[in-house]
Amino acid sequence: MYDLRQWRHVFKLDPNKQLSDEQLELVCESGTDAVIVGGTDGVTLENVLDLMARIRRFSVPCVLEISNIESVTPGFDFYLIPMVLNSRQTKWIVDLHHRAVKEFGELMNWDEIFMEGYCILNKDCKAAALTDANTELQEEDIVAYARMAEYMYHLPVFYLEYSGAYGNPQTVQKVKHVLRDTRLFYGGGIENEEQAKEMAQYADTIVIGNAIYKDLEKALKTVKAVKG
Ligand SMILES: CC(C)=CCC/C(C)=C/CC/C(C)=C/CC/C(C)=C/CC/C(C)=C/CC/C(C)=C/CC/C(C)=C/COP(=O)(O)OP(=O)(O)O
Ligand SMILES: O=P(O)(O)OC[C@@H](O)CO
Ligand SMILES: [Mg+2]
Repeated sequence: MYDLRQWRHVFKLDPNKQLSDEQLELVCESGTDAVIVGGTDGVTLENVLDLMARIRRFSVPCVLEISNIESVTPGFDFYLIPMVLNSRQTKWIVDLHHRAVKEFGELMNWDEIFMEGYCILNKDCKAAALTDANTELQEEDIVAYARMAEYMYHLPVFYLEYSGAYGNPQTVQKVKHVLRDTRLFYGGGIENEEQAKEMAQYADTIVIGNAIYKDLEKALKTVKAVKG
């Protein structure tokens, strides 16, 4: 599905992790709405190109979530660019973006680029450590970031990121309640149908990452749980 506003379920594949051709086929043909290529560490041009070429054998939309400028390549259906709203360092909010646009602005097709306002909530995940995210947030802080994402910055996506840990469904519900046009992505710790269903009650889109590598059979069942 080429309109991210319609996404209910996506798989996120990490170019730094291994999947056999058979496993990749099951992911791409699962009925998920899109496959995102992205990760925090070990993402290189080489492993991104390799994964993109392998996913391209299937008709599923293939999207790059940019984690570093060195691994950006043409050939994806579109590009997601994270900005970490709760980072303590401007580097992860605007500085890297400024540097990249200064260098590539002329080449960029803005119709295929979508910004994601990340709020990283699992203090133990790699993305939190890398971006020096302030994860000591009350619910009202998270809700304020969501409102900022929509009403101050007009971001297409607000991303509640619990990478590696299952988050609090009530928080997801509260955040959804204050959003209107901005889509709510939830990612973190979804491993089975029940969890997928629970988070998909509130989030517009659920993102499944690590479960693909942990127990693929269970991960694949999350598609049907959400999309029927
Ligand atoms: C040539 C061509 C086609 C050009 C296209 C033009 C284009 C799109 C140019 C890009 C311009 C631009 C503005 C780029 C942005 C530059 C950049 C590096 C921004 C910073 C992004 C950022 C904040 C990264 C921080 C890390 C992060 C939030 C990553 C997202 C993925 C994530 C959270 C993964 C979860 O962690 P995971 O790796 O899964 O953890 P485990 O391994 O433990 O599971
Ligand atoms: O890997 P998991 O914990 O499923 O999280 C998915 C995604 O939000 C990671 O960026
Ligand atoms: Mg991961």
